[in-house]
Amino acid sequence: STQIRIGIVGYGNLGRGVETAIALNPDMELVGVFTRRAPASVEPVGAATQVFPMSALDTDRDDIDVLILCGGSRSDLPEQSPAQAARYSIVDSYDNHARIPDHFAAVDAAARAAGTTAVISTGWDPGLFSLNRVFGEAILAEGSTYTFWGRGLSQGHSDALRRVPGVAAGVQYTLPSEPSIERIRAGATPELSTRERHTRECYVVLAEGADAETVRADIVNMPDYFEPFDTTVHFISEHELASDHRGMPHGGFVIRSGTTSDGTAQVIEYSLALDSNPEFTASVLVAYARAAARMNRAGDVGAKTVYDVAPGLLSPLSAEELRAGYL
Ligand SMILES: NC(=O)C1=CN([C@@H]2O[C@H](COP(=O)(O)OP(=O)(O)OC[C@H]3O[C@@H](n4cnc5c(N)ncnc54)[C@H](OP(=O)(O)O)[C@@H]3O)[C@@H](O)[C@H]2O)C=CC1
Ligand SMILES: N[C@@H](C[C@H]1CC(C(=O)O)=NO1)C(=O)O
Repeated sequence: STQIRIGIVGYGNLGRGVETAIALNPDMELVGVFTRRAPASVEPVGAATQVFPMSALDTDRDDIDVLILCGGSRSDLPEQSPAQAARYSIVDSYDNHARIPDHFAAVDAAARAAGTTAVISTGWDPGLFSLNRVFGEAILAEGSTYTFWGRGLSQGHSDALRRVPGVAAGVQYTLPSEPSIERIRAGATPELSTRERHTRECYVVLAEGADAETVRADIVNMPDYFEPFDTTVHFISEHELASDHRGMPHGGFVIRSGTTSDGTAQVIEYSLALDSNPEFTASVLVAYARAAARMNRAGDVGAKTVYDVAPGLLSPLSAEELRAGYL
């Protein structure tokens, strides 16, 4: 098959987004969804989408070029990414920034031993915003870089709070500090602590019999995800969650503000405005799955981040077509 054959591991917001994104890419073919739940309990969006148990991946299938891992970064991907990279080329969106080096090492060991290619921590942050932070600092050596997210729904933080014992369901919104953004847009380059850049608001449905104050403490003190931020937790009903918190919009921007000589100001800005965080992130994962398949065919194995992937490999066009039509 000349198409790139994709398996989706984990069928949540991101898994559904990947299923939809694959249908928009004619060079891609969806082999199926692989879930830890009973397949019969998982209702795919696409009528033709097949759902398999994880055990269907245990034999080294030769009908899958890349697995796109759509589990949660808090506790699924640390186990699933190294395990699957031992058999298949993979792409994941692992986004616990503090632990990306550890994740890279674990996946790299598995991928090198198996001769697979594993692009980790892609999406938009980490991912496209990471690339733009590096572009900004590589090009404007003198300057300041800022990243702002939201106001919007962080899937990583929403997944993380859903893993807390006593949480039946919930979502997390990230709010940027508007005063900080105004100062920066006015040309200031303030030193801002993590706490001064964003606050986090959680909306949680408490599980039957759980203690609200214990759940609140477990969330706000969660290392990496919530502890470094001023975080508030609101307890709401299942009905309120279903009616008031359905959308998953998000967005943000990376700005590099610097000078190339005295008084010569230069500003680079990259921004996203997303109706659907999962559908956008899924679209990034699908493009990086194309690159992973090509890199593996070329014998370029091991773990990769977005810094290691040539941008042209993301495009369905050939290098010649890109040279002729896009430079
Ligand atoms: N780098 C980036 O820019 C971004 C990264 N992300 C990452 O994507 C990750 C996944 O996000 P998201 O898809 O929203 O997480 P979900 O909570 O929707 O899904 C996570 C996993 O939970 C399981 N699951 C889903 N629905 C149910 C259910 N109803 N009952 C039981 N289990 C369920 C699925 O596994 P299974 O099918 O095996 O049960 C699924 O893979 C986030 O943790 C985040 O880290 C997200 C956005 C951007
Ligand atoms: N990884 C994030 C994508 C962006 C959003 C974000 C945040 O709101 O803290 N950080 O990075 C997500 O899971 O949505």
